[in-house]
Amino acid sequence: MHSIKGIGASAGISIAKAYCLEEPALKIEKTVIENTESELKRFQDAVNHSELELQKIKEHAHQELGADKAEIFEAHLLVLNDPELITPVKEKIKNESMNAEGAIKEIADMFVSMFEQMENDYMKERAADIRDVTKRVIAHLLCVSVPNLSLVSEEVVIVAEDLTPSDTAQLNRQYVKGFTTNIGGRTSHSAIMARSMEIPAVVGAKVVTQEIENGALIIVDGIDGNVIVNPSSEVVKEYEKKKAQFEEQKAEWAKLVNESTISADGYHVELAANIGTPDDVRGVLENGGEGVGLYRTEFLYMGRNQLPTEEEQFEAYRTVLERMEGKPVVVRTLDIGGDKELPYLDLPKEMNPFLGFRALRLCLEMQDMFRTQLRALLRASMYGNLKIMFPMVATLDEFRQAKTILLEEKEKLKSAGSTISDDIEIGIMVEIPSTAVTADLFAKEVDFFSIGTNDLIQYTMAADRMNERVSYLYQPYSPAILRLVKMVIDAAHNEGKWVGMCGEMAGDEVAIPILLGLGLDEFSMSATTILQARSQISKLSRVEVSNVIEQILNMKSAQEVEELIKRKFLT
Ligand SMILES: C=C(OP(=O)(O)O)C(=O)O
Ligand SMILES: [Mg+2]
Repeated sequence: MHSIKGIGASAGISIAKAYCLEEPALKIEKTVIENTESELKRFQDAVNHSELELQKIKEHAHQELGADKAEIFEAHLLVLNDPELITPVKEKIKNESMNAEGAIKEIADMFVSMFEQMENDYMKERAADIRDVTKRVIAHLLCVSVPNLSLVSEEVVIVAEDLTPSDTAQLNRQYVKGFTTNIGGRTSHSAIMARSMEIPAVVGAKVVTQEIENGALIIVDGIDGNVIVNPSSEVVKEYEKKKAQFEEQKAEWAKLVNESTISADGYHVELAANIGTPDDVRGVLENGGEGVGLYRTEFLYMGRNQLPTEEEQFEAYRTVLERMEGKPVVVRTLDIGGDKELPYLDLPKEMNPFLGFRALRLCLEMQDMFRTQLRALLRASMYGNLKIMFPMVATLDEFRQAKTILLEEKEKLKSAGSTISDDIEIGIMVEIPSTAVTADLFAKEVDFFSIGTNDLIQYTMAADRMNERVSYLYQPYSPAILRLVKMVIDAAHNEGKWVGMCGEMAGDEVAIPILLGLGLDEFSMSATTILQARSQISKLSRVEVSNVIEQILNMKSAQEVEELIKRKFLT
């Protein structure tokens, strides 16, 4: 027996035999061909064949996983028919007499490495889509069959290098009890699919394909991110118990879906969700979200060749507002730059993109683009409870400029006869230390704050949020961060304003008691964490936590804070 550490991507325990998914051996040789016409036809046949297969997988995904997950395959079909991918392949065949498999591999590799270099999860997923689609076409060109997981007919745990979206969509929940992969992270496609299918999964476990043999008994512990190979009967018993406890806990959380979030001593807070697309609203409602605390609008602008039109944006905002049926929806204006690039804006490369021309800074200069987004938002305001939030605000003057532009667009729309809500709250993200320490000044002018700890921590500790080597400095429980959070909450409350948090910290079980004790009004997190957080808060007494806040703020390290919280408030 031995265990392999990975990343828990979907909570739960599964115990079953390993099914090692063999990657099809695609040996690609680049050759010179003589008859380019017949090679072009061979390529087109492989594309057509792949299209038929993808249509079938899409239907299966639609039945098993619902319409929004099936959309991944709509995206794959678009990739398959994308002239930006297909035309250069045909040109290579025609102009360089290259064989079809060589040509598609070369073009796909170029796109994949371009997208993967972008420090951005969304673009990395686009790279995964291209890899998945081209692998299928190449398999057809080489007459190699792509494994079909829908044929699994006994209870197994899948062990694979990685699971592509098409692999996961073919999984049959009746038999596939869990999976583990060498690569991937919490936000990779396979991880997202596992969570929505409620299949326990451990990803990024590096060596599972080398160390696990087909048919071996394994335990996938998606709660703690462990894979246990050939467990003894005692260990199996231990995990069966852990599994039963988890199921019990889940059933308890599920009861809270229509409840409001109230602490043991009767204090109410709001639990909202972070979303990236209108489709994400379904998950928010299924998990009992009381609102959307952060709608990251940049996804509307990414993975395309030009800016989205006002109409396209209006449709997206309206859809979210309507689907949320009057619950609050905080829409953040474009937060591009840093790790999120828009190639079509053609901005010059910067030495320090995280400290550079990004988010509101860029919007205040590229005003046409900004005004288009604001108009779309204002027009959508009649369809629900809209709140508008500006990202990366560093000075009061930036906030005032942005607000002036918003009010100008509102007046213009009104004079042109549009009806715009008069109750739109206008707030800011607090994610730059200068804004946190002068929150008292901002609080007089904004309607609300939402603390963006993902950036606030990186800017306060001067530690890149994506750099593994300095990740030890990325300390949400550091007294430095907690003091800033307290300053922001107190400043807002002194002016009678509400304050939320939409960084990852808001859903962190160690941070939750502290934030409750500090008086945070709204916690915005990934939808799947909401019920767990609601259950946790219902057992906490706000007064009890607030009694130790003074002590916490004077501790010498993040570790001391964590230990105290675990000892006193986590069971
Ligand atoms: C929520 C935040 O925004 P993003 O992660 O999109 O930068 C943050 O900075 O905390
Ligand atoms: Mg941010």
